[in-house]
Amino acid sequence: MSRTDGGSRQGRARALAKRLAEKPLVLVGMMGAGKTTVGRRLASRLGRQFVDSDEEIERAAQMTIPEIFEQRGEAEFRAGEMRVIARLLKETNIVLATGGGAFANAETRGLVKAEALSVWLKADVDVLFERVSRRANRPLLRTANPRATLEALVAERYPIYAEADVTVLSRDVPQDDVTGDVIAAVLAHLKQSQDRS
Ligand SMILES: Nc1ncnc2c1ncn2[C@@H]1O[C@H](COP(=O)(O)OP(=O)(O)O)[C@@H](O)[C@H]1O
Ligand SMILES: O=C(O)C1=C[C@@H](OP(=O)(O)O)[C@@H](O)[C@H](O)C1
Ligand SMILES: [Mg+2]
Repeated sequence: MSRTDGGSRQGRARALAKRLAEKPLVLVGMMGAGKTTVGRRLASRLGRQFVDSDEEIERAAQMTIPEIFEQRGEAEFRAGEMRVIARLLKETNIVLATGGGAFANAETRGLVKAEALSVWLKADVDVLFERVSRRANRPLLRTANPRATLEALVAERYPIYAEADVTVLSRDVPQDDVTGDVIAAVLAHLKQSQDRS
């Protein structure tokens, strides 16, 4: 990468960090969209703390996500997810990667919309399926036909994810490029909203 590229890349990250001011940045979207991995890179580029609601839930419960689903059920997981996200959103200088079902939950979505700037990392089913197939850590996909389950969740959730402030395509390119796309898209969104006001 040339020095100019590096400079403008850093410049954009700095400009965004400044414009975001006191708002948490929250990533939403399907399992495999890259919320956790891109979120971590994003936080580092913006000089923010990275938090992941799944990691926080696992830490608080002293159990893995599959264990929580097995032993306590999805409803209890969702209630815990909402409480954890409400707590995490009290911190403003963060990038928060949510679990895929968080924004689909009306109460949690309400919290995110009220307190944060939300980014939907959107990806094709083929891309999602390839990525989630690498690990067996997603209890909702432990079905006879995980691809069909993923497709059904996509159909159900995409209209809801579309309520996020910004949508970014999580393309099949290096994660750093997707991270750059998020920075550019959020910056454009903030500039637009400022121009309108
Ligand atoms: N742009 C990308 N290109 C290739 N693989 C990716 C990309 N983004 C994420 N991944 C991979 O996809 C998998 C799921 O990513 P993850 O960040 O856990 O998604 P999420 O948190 O949205 O479920 C991980 O193995 C990650 O390394
Ligand atoms: O889509 C979902 O309902 C879920 C997504 C997972 O997080 P990722 O989206 O980070 O995989 C995790 O919260 C749990 O397995 C449920
Ligand atoms: Mg994740």
